[in-house]
Amino acid sequence: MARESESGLPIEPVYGPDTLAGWDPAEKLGEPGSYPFTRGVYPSMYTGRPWTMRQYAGFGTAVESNARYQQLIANGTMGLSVAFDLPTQMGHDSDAPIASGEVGKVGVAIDSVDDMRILFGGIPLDKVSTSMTINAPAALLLLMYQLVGEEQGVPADKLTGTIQNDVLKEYIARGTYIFPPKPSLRLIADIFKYCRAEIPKWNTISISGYHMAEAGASPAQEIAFTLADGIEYVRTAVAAGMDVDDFAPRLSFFFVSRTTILEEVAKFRAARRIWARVMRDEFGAKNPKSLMLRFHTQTAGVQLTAQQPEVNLVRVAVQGLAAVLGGTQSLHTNSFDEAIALPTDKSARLALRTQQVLAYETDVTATVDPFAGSYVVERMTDEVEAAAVELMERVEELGGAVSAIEHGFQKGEIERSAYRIAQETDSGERVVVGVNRFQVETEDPYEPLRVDPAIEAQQAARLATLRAERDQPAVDAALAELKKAAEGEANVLYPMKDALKARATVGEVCGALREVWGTYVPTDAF
Ligand SMILES: C[C@H](C(=O)O)C(=O)SCCNC(=O)CCNC(=O)[C@H](O)C(C)(C)COP(=O)(O)OP(=O)(O)OC[C@H]1O[C@@H](n2cnc3c(N)ncnc32)[C@H](O)[C@@H]1OP(=O)(O)O
Repeated sequence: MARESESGLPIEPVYGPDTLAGWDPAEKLGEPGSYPFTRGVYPSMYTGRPWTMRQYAGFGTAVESNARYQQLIANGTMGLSVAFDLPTQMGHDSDAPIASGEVGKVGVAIDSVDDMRILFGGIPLDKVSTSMTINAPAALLLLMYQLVGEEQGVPADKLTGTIQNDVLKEYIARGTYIFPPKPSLRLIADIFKYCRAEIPKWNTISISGYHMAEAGASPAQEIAFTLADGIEYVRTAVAAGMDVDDFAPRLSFFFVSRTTILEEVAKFRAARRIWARVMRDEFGAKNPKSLMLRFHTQTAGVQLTAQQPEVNLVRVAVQGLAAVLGGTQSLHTNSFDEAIALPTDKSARLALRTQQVLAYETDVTATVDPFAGSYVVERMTDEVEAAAVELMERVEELGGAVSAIEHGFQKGEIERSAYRIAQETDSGERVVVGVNRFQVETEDPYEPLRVDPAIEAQQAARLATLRAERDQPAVDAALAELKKAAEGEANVLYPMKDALKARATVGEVCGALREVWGTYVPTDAF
């Protein structure tokens, strides 16, 4: 009997040569590193260079987070990935009343360039690539990174990294939006233009399906809604006067990796194929780099369990393997204790070691796209692709990603899928080891890492000093210039950089933009 995949597609007990009757490898696969990039974006893939091991980290103040980055680098991490706390992500200072209780909790607290300097102290910015999970205030954090680079004597064209900068999925699944869609998209176009001119090696956006998957999206939904968001960003930049090949090579993506290896590999391959086709046929991109879907992967946090947490080590290894077999460019493997608390030093190291085992002790990196030609994986790649394309067409029928968001379409579809998963788990039809089967009577005690609540007062004191020391008229003038640009059509990043250099805070800069652009109120709010 056929089993259902996570996308609700049938998985037959046996596949054979008939499965691929009429299937044309030249059309469906091509060569690795060539259109339609099913087999991966680089001809040599991991035989030429391993993926970037990039562990997402950050908590407390810049001092604690810097220590964690130094430790990850010493342990062999290949790129940094910064987690910011919620006040920073929402554009508030640590001393704002709304920030109370959240400072430094889910990431590092950054209020000004003074904090950013500490965060990257002793880390040469021309030697490391840095991802920053920041969305509505992405421009601010990017500019502060550039300012720290300048202080280190690193020219902007040597900086490499990624800002998440994907506001559309914030409306759909993640929630850290500030401004309404129209000014948010204008800001994103300003970022694309600024990076093209000033920081050409920067990946300007990480168009993310991860959070939709965490909210319950199926693999087909995850790639469909993410690629539909990607299409909206491309349309925005083209409408803002950019040539598609001037910005598309620096678009990047971010997906989840679940324990269902076969379907995940199919999903990654299908996503590459759809994106290459859309960019070539719909947008007329000519540069092969514009057609390449490059992506980061994080193992599925939602599949981790608080019960018998060591079992998560096994899940993460399986999920990481799926990402590697699917050709990821960059990978974060979760720590086994992440369902409970922030990772400890030891659990963060074990997570990185999991990637190192995959890279250096297995043979899956010895050959490109090992599943190519597999009856089941090729069939699933076609089927996930078809299911995703159908969903993308429904988004188009609703007028594109923003309009579909306003209709509540993506959220509604994801919620239906989440409900199905919850029902299957409750009924025991979906086995979750240690939760609805194979439980133990008593769980081992576990001492989680906790963030010191005193850091909120420390950050507030730092802000008071900063406000007392800085040249306030210069800050006021720079913020006024920023508002003028936001009201008109000039690129806001140039006056924003001046304001941040004058030590304006994250809350002040975002506050100035809020005054001009307003804030987003979701259509389904009550
Ligand atoms: C859940 C949580 C939350 O909600 O808070 C989150 O969001 S965490 C979210 C965390 N997000 C992230 O960490 C996102 C990370 N994203 C990225 O790092 C990027 O966007 C990425 C996916 C494009 C990966 O970039 P990367 O620099 O690591 O890797 P690349 O693939 O670009 O490789 C680096 C350079 O090596 C070259 N290169 C790589 N492999 C090969 C190969 N086999 N042959 C030849 N060249 C190669 C590339 O062309 C590139 O150079 P050149 O550039 O010169 O071509």
